[in-house]
Amino acid sequence: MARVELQDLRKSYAALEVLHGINVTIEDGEFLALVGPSGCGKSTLLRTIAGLESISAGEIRVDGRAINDLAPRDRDIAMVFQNYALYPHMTVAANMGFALKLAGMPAAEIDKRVTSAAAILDLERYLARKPVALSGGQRQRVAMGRAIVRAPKVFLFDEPLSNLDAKLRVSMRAEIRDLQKRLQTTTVYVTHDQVEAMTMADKIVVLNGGKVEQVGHPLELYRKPANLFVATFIGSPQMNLITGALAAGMQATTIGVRPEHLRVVTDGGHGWTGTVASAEYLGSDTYLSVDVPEAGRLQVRADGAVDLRPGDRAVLAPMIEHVHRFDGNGKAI
Ligand SMILES: Nc1ncnc2c1ncn2[C@@H]1O[C@H](COP(=O)(O)OP(=O)(O)OP(=O)(O)O)[C@@H](O)[C@H]1O
Repeated sequence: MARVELQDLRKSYAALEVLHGINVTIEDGEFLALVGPSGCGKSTLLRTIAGLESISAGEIRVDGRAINDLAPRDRDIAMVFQNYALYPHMTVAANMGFALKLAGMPAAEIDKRVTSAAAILDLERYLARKPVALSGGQRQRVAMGRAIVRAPKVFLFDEPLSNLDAKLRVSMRAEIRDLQKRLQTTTVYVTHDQVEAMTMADKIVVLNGGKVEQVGHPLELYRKPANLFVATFIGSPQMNLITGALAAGMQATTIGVRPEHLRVVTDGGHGWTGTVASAEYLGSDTYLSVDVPEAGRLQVRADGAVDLRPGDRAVLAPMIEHVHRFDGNGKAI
């Protein structure tokens, strides 16, 4: 187990700085997700922790000790890649034990660790197979097995599920999450998928353009986004943003209302009046797009019992206690 501290971390490629002073602490045993749009620096940050990239300034500490200048193999950190990077000519067992063999560990000890990791990952039946004879999910588990056998202080995951189909991705999320909780190994997990981050992480770091926008528990980011970027990045469908007179009436430049916080008024009460542009009926919920003249097109997550059709008039009442207010700089008020 380990506590990881990133302090004033900067990274430049030639004259181009891509990480602009990152300050984040990952507590002992914590599962931290790094999210952000493509190109924001997630992979670069992860690779600096692994030691695959040098840093230009700042410090990386594990349990208080600076590791900036240590070679990757001396950091006691194991990384699981998106493309698994399995050796095709080796069996599952050989793939899992390879790093230990390189490190000169006795064969009997390697065997013991591989067997134990295979049991944890439900891979016992596949130990003699080559990667080509495995499913995508099984390959992903072998890649994790390779990290587990090393019993590292820290796990790093770089978009490990992005090559899997949607259904498998959902089940693997839970598997990785359960495994991490069982092993209690400090983990940094990179994804561009905010739902993955929300469902897996103890703590989320939202990165944008090489800077940290916000750090917090998934629900904290959802309920109290610090700015417009986080407000619109976290949550699906996205938060509705409204400017103009409706916002000014609440002393804000922009107000934000999540789709589930717009109530469809059916009892003749007051609200914002608009016309239903489209409707998706999921049974439990109905997703509506409603054109409201003074607010624009609003996304609404209504109860499945609401039966509105395109062209119908809809009255929407925002739940005032859930309305977010932002100033002219996009900062939450
Ligand atoms: N070796 C390199 N030389 C120059 N620029 C680089 C290099 N590697 C990455 N970059 C730049 O650094 C920035 C961050 O890249 P990075 O791969 O960390 O982003 P990311 O958030 O992981 O993106 P994605 O989600 O698309 O993988 C990008 O602007 C990228 O073009």
